[in-house]
Amino acid sequence: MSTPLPGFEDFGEPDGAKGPGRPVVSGEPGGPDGSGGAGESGGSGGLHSPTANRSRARTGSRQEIAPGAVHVPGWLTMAQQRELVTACRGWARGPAPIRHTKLPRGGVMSVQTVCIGWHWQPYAYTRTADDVNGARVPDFPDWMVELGRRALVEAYQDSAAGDGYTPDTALINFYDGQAKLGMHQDKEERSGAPVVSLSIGDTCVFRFGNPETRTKPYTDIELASGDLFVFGGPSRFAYHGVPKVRPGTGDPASGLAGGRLNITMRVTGLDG
Ligand SMILES: O=C(O)CCC(=O)C(=O)O
Ligand SMILES: [Fe+2]
Repeated sequence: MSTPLPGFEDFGEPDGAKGPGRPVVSGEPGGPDGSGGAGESGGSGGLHSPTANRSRARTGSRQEIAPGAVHVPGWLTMAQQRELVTACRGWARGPAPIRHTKLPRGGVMSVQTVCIGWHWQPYAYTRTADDVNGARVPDFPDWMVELGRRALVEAYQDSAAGDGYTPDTALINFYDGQAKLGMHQDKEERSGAPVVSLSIGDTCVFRFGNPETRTKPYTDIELASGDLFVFGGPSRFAYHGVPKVRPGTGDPASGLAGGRLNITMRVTGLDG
């Protein structure tokens, strides 16, 4: 099955940017697009710049939502957001294309998902996308490991917080204006390492609860384009969900003309 599912074409592509061979936003050797060209990422706020996220305008409003769960508004630069969108578009095309995940009881998720490193399907990780087309998922890139480490340093305001953190999977979710994600735990991982979440495009309401129940107490916050959210420690297995996306709130300068992109990096704790 390799036919793109309905909605894939709407993965926020600006008009006129569709189709293979269009120019990528930026690139450098080993970069997210693998194109090897010179680009804006080099030292000017791109994904490879270890200093890119220092002194961000909105990071002053960093907030602990629950113990170990931290929201850092505006952490990603616009250049980083564009690079991530470019990388995610590439992964969304395949080898296992982005799709609406089928649930065991016959339902279909409104969110579209593509994975790197390991493929997630309810409720297991595999190296091949067995519920899509059987293709092996792309490797988890080193630059994203580095980004994950920097995210932990920022969220926990601790220069050692990223030491030893080696995420090996990311779920890349695309939400159109109607998509929602019900309250759930990220619990297929056999590791208590934090989850690093990055949001691009339309703002959403993100509901962050507690590890015991999918109901109250929970806190609703807004995740906007460029925001970082980390949940680890006592909040690692807290229930969370996305009850609402606010269409039209994103800035097309992010590279997403519409919809919301969310990337969650995780440590699976799996071998092989
Ligand atoms: O889209 C989000 O902000 C959260 C995504 C999420 O919870 C998940 O992929 O498990
Ligand atoms: Fe989740």
